[in-house]
Amino acid sequence: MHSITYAAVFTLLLGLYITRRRRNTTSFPLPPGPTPLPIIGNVHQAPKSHGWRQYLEWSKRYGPIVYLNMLGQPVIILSSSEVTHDLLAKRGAIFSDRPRLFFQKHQKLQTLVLNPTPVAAYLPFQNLESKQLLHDLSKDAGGYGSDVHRYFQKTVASIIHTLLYGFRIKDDQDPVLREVIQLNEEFSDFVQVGAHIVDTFPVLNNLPGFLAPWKQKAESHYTRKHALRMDNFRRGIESPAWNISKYLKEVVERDDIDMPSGELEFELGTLIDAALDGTTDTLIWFVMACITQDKGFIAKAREELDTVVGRDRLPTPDDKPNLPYITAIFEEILRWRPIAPEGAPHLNREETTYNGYTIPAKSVIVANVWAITRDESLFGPNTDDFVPERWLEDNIKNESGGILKSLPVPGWGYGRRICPGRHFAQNAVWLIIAQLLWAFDIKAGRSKETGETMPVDPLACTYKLVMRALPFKASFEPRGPWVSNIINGECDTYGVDHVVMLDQIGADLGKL
Ligand code: HEM
Repeated sequence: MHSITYAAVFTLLLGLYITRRRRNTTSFPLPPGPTPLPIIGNVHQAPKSHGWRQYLEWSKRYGPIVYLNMLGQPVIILSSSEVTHDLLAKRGAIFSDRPRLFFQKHQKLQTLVLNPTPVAAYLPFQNLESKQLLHDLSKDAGGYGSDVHRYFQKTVASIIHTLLYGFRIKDDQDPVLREVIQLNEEFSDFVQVGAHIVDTFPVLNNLPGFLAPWKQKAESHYTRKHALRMDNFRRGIESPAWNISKYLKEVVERDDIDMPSGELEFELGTLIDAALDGTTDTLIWFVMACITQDKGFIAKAREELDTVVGRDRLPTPDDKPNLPYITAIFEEILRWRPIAPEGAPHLNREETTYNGYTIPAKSVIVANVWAITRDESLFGPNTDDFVPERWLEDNIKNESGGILKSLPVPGWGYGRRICPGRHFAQNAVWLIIAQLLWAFDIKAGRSKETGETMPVDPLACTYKLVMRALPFKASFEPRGPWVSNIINGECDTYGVDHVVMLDQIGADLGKL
């Protein structure tokens, strides 16, 4: 960084330090946390990567509410389901702001297309793409296996681009998909708490561009994002098929919603970005669980599938009520590897008190989802292990074999900011894992040179907005000839007219 910037930052730090010292006069203390140094606070102790692991340690030492001072910026880490729910959900009105992210009125439009009733209409198309995934994997990812990330990314991307804009993504090198992926990577870097000094000191945004390199980066990011979103939206509007772009444009015009041109395009792009990574990475963690955590859960899932579905057809969404063990696997994936182990940062509008502590206004609030999902008092013993049974009531069986427990699911976030795409994602991920378990033996890939199984580390992951498994190879071998018959017979879906399917979705939504 330029020395003038250092000088500006130092002066600001000093000012903020003095102001904050003066301001902290309330009767309740701040929550406990690691001992800060003057001026820089806890910056020197802040983890450089995989923060949730350190946050878990702090929660064990200091309790469920931990306070950090990051160069004057208060950061509150919440590490139990109860306190996180109390603050982010029950007091959602003051705890749902987010640093420099997202908009509020868009929630109304999101509800129209993402609530359980509309998302049920998308199931036939999600089923089509799930079948195509089976076809792609059986063609390319058997034997020694293949890096599976790209297959799942393409499947999820195709589901959301078709529904939002009317076009399928048939190739993982599709330029639209490549650009979304690249932009998502960049965005993920931007929004790391503390990644840019301007997050801590928004006043630095007033510096001229040559002293503020983040500005140029952000502008170029925005320009590319804008171009992609405008172009996708145009394709949606010009498409012959029903799609969510057309539908929401009509709603905005019909209901006279105050949404300047460009905002709807941006909103739809936000859905694409949010949907792609979360859904893809959850599916990849499922594959990881199959490869590294199988102590019998796959056999149990097969038993359920063979009893309920049989071998003459694929599982469908209608089977869900009769496949509780598959649902337990789905819940366990979100718990075992929540894609946002530090949640997404929230910001509280006003100072408040909770359990005898002061939570200063404008604190960055981190839901320590990793610690919550490891809580043995909620989820039973050995929370680092993948155990779908923890979601099923002991000894209580209905005709379909089990009853699901109602346990907290922090993997979707909290309060007003809870993931609006969760019903959409639940349907898609559930169906894909049911069909994958029905169809394939899922194993670690093997080296082509030695034939040896390649080691896969279930903890190796990236540290960004989304927790992503490092690339690994997996092999998908059909379980038997009955699987290959069905995949060859009905899973090459590119001959299906998706325009007809989309128009049917439009007609179904019209009846609501
Ligand atoms: C398994 C898949 C998914 C997971 C695990 C997931 C998880 C999350 C999480 C943890 C958040 C942050 C919540 C918070 O701030 O407390 C979030 C936000 C969001 N998600 Fe998802 N998500 C998934 C799929 C989707 C899908 C399919 C869509 C859209 C179709 C979507 C749309 C969004 C949006 C728009 C937000 C931002 C909400 C806001 O800030 O107001 N997500 N998601």
